[in-house]
Amino acid sequence: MTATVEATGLGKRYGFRRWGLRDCSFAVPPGSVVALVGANGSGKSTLLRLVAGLTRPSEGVVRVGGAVPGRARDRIAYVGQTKPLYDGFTVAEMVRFGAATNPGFDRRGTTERLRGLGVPLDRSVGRISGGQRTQVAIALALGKRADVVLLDEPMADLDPLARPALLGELMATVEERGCTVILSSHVLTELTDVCDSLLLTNEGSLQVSGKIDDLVGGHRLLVGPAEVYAGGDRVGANPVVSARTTERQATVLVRWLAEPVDPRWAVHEVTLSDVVLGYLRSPAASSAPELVAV
Ligand SMILES: Nc1ncnc2c1ncn2[C@@H]1O[C@H](COP(=O)(O)OP(=O)(O)OP(=O)(O)O)[C@@H](O)[C@H]1O
Repeated sequence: MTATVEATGLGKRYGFRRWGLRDCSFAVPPGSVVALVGANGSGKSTLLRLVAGLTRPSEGVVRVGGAVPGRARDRIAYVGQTKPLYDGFTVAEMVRFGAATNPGFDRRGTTERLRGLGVPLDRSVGRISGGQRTQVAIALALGKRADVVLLDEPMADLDPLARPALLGELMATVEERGCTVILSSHVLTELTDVCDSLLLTNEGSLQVSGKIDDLVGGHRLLVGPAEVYAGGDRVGANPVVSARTTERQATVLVRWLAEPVDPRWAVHEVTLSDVVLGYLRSPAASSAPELVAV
């Protein structure tokens, strides 16, 4: 069975005043592969830890398959930025440990996967490389056969060949099991091919959420001579997300509603990177209401 991940008004406060995340609401349907992006310190890890049940919300609620994460532990696999491995165990012992502590664990598949990746099964975890530790942690998470897989910057220390291989593996896992994957990353280009949905955190808020196709199709870059844009929150009917101007030229990311009346604007389709960078530059900009539900 697969699970929806649903958050309503979710927030986490650290200490008395510092909010790591506030007022975060979204619903991720089963079988989604979600890219979680945002600047450093914007709340991505906090969000993943809340969904994983590793930290409790200070406000609001998150549910995985209708249950609070603490009651859905068997259904959730999480790999954080620090990998939860025992340095004194060999890789093979770590796999055995995973099998012993998780009902339904795919021991054979996990072992085969690590062997295929060239990870030395008989070496202690404390003596393998950082990238290999990541491979072990991810293999253990996938071996758990969880409904929801949460990966916090899984590709950060993987080499250029291992990164697409991991993404391919995630896609195959999703197709085979219909599980939901939420992965945070700073490398947007790698996410475009595998992720169908986006969550974007900015300064502790969820600024954008939606299907990537809708987000890309729902925005345009308008480029025109500098004098055609005097500032303002719309170009024609189109709400401005962010704008950059030089002495000669204005480049404006807009939510796309209609062709601008002024013919000096050239209209360009956008990439996911254009959309993400545009919102990151403008924390106050909101995405269209119709784009909010993932
Ligand atoms: N344990 C903690 N105690 C106090 N503040 C924290 C703690 N964890 C995170 N924060 C703060 O909460 C905010 C969000 O942090 P978080 O780690 O969720 O960001 P992030 O988007 O994952 O960042 P990065 O991309 O750098 O990993 C930051 O301001 C951070 O300093």
